[in-house]
This record gives sequence, structure tokens and C-alpha cells, in this order.
Amino acid sequence: MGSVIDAPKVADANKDADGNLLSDKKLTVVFVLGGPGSGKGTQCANIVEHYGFTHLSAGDLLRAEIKSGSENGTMIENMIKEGKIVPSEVTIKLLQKAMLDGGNDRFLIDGFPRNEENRAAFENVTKIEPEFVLFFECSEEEMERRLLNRNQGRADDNIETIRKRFKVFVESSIPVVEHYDARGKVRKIDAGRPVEEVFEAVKGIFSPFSSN
Ligand SMILES: Nc1ncnc2c1ncn2[C@@H]1O[C@H](COP(=O)(O)OP(=O)(O)OP(=O)(O)O)[C@@H](O)[C@H]1O
Ligand SMILES: Nc1ccn([C@@H]2O[C@H](COP(=O)(O)O)[C@@H](O)[C@H]2O)c(=O)n1
Ligand SMILES: [Mg+2]
Repeated sequence: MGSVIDAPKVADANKDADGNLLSDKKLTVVFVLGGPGSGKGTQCANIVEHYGFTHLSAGDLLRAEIKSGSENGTMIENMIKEGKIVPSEVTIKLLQKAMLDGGNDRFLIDGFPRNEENRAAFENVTKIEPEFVLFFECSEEEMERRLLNRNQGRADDNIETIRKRFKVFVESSIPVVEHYDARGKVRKIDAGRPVEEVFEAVKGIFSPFSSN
């Protein structure tokens, strides 16, 4: 598998049943970023319930791809165990398909873009600009505690992989947050507090999307 995005192929995959490009639709996309265990998935579930967004977790899509028996499954499995970032073309294809299948115009894209390659490739391929980036800030001590207590049987929730994921987050994902921060697009949340308190802060950001 090459690392260069096959633009025409992906552009085709980017069309809905009527042949419209995703980027032609009035889509609202919010990227949800934060360290491993900062509470992205937990808060996305709350946002879905209150604000009618569809939640797409890049990590969940990759894990489903492993289970599906796809030809990329072993490669993805090995990268997740090492806390490494899967090549963008794989993740973007999964996200595009999920967005087209989603039948919604509001998406929370959780755990993506994880590095500059993810960010630039998504922008080039989909032409979609995020509305904003919701960024959950949390200490490594707290995130480590949460991940070691998660008990969901994830292959990467062990101390060795957790430390690698923290390193990748600092080295590769923080620069993405800085990219959007320089453009005034980051909404930062103190995620070290109890779930309900974090959601109160999230509500303050999502109130414009309230249907009431
Ligand atoms: N504010 C919080 N306080 C305490 N525990 C929390 C909080 N938010 C989430 N948790 C718990 O921490 C664990 C990790 O949360 P979650 O899965 O939402 O994190 P995540 O950011 O999606 O992690 P990952 O990047 O590994 O997917 C879960 O067991 C969850 O129940
Ligand atoms: N854009 C992404 C997102 C995730 N991964 C891989 O999946 C792992 C788990 O992700 P979570 O968001 O569920 O924690 C992550 O450590 C990466 O290995 C990816 O490659 N690209
Ligand atoms: Mg998650």
C-alpha cells in the first residue's frame, strides 16, 4: 500500500448516491481532540444526545476494520498495539464512507486529525474545513488512571502502549491543535473534572446548535 492518496479514486468515494460531493453539502464538522483517555468518546455521546450530531470515532472505525477481516486489518492492528498513527488514506476512506452512510449534516469527528498528514490529507481530499476543534485538556496522570481503569479489553490500554500513545500525542497531535489555534478555531475544555462538569463546559460551546 502506497502512502500517496489516490485523489480521483477518493473523489469518487466522496460522492453520495446523487453524485454530490460531500464538500458541496452544507456539512458541520467538529474535530474532537485530546490525549488518550481525556474523555472524547464520553463527551461525544453526550453531545450526540443533546445536539443531534453523528459521532464518528476514527479509532472505533479502525477497530471495526480489523474485525471486518479487511486486507488492512493486520497492519492496523499492529499499529494500534504500538500506538502508531495509521496512514491517512486508510482512515480518511473509512471516515468518508461513514459520513456518506451517516445521513446527517452534523458530524463529530473524534480522534482525527491525529497528525499533520491526517490534517492536510483530509483537507485536500474532502475540502471540508472544521467548524471548530473541541480540545479536551487533561493531565497525563489523570488520563493514565482512566485508561488503566477502562476495562473495555482494548489492546492498547496497557501501560507500555499508553506511554507510547502519550508520546505520539505530544509529538504529532499537539501540532495539529496549534495549527487550528493559530486560526482561532480551538475551543479548549478543562477535561480533568468530573464528567458532568466537563459536559457543562461543552454545553456552553454547543449552545448555538441547540434546536430548542
Ligand atoms: N471526566 C471524567 N472523569 C472520570 N472518568 C472519565 C471522565 N471522562 C471519561 N472518563 C472515563 O475514562 C475512560 C476514558 O474515557 P473515553 O473513552 O471517553 O476517553 P477517550 O478520550 O475517548 O480515550 P481514547 O483516546 O483512548 O479513545 C472511560 O472509562 C471513561 O468512562
Ligand atoms: N486518526 C487516527 C485515530 C486513531 N488511530 C489509531 O487508533 C488508536 C486508538 O485511537 P483512539 O482515538 O480510539 O484512542 C490510536 O492510538 C492509533 O493507533 C490512528 O491511527 N489514526
Ligand atoms: Mg475514544
